[in-house]
Amino acid sequence: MNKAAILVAGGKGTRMGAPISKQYLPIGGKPVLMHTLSVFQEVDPQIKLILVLPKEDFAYWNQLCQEYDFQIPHELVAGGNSRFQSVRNGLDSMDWKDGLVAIHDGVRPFVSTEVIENSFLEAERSGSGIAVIALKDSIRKLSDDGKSFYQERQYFRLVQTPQTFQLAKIKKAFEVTEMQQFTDDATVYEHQGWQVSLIAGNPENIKITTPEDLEYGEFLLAKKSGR
Ligand SMILES: Nc1ccn([C@@H]2O[C@H](COP(=O)(O)OP(=O)(O)OP(=O)(O)O)[C@@H](O)[C@H]2O)c(=O)n1
Ligand SMILES: C[C@](O)(CO)[C@H](O)COP(=O)(O)O
Repeated sequence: MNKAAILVAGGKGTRMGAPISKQYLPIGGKPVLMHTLSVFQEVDPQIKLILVLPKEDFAYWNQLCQEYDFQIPHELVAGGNSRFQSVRNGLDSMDWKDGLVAIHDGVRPFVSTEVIENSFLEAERSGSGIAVIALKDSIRKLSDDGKSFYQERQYFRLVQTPQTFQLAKIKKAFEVTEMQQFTDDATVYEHQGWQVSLIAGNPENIKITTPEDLEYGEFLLAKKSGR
């Protein structure tokens, strides 16, 4: 079955507060996005890689690829004004009739190869494979009047990416008008009335968001490379 990955990196990284967008910042001396593309290639060099970037960053990215002699083949697609729009642009760029597509945040460079493989397997079997992890802390629900309430944490999961789908179904799901509840791709799929299937994510698969995440990322990379 044909496999593709859409790596969304069309955001501005405002919470990072850095002079350049977080997807280009170095971890272990190499831009975040190059780590992410490398993990997918490691899983299977046949996976078609689609990288969604702000259009105005294309020249900068090409320059980085030259500077780092980055050779992994990938296609560039222009991002949109929201994550939803960026994913949709990635999907619209694909003319395949069927196959599987993993949608992944470009700023999650520490996803494991096992999680990617399992998400493809589950999507092939059931339509979708969404990476999630269990909570370690207790959680409380807040009400508008300032109260808080106990929640049974065994019924909750933290949602990561990849979120992998049968292409025809996720393309159909993204024909919908964008809604506020679409904070990820699973909610767009589910809006069609289809049940999503969860798979175990990996705890290191953090979304690089704030400066502390870069420090933790350096630690994770050193651990991964046995330093
Ligand atoms: N218009 C957008 C907004 C976000 N993303 C991508 O979606 C992923 C998750 O979003 P987030 O971590 O919120 O990234 P930013 O929007 O860049 O961060 P911030 O909210 O701090 O500006 C990132 O890989 C980001 O680049 C995207 O492709 N297009
Ligand atoms: C898709 C996501 O990473 C799943 O946890 C998350 O919803 C992205 O949220 P953000 O608001 O774009 O950071």
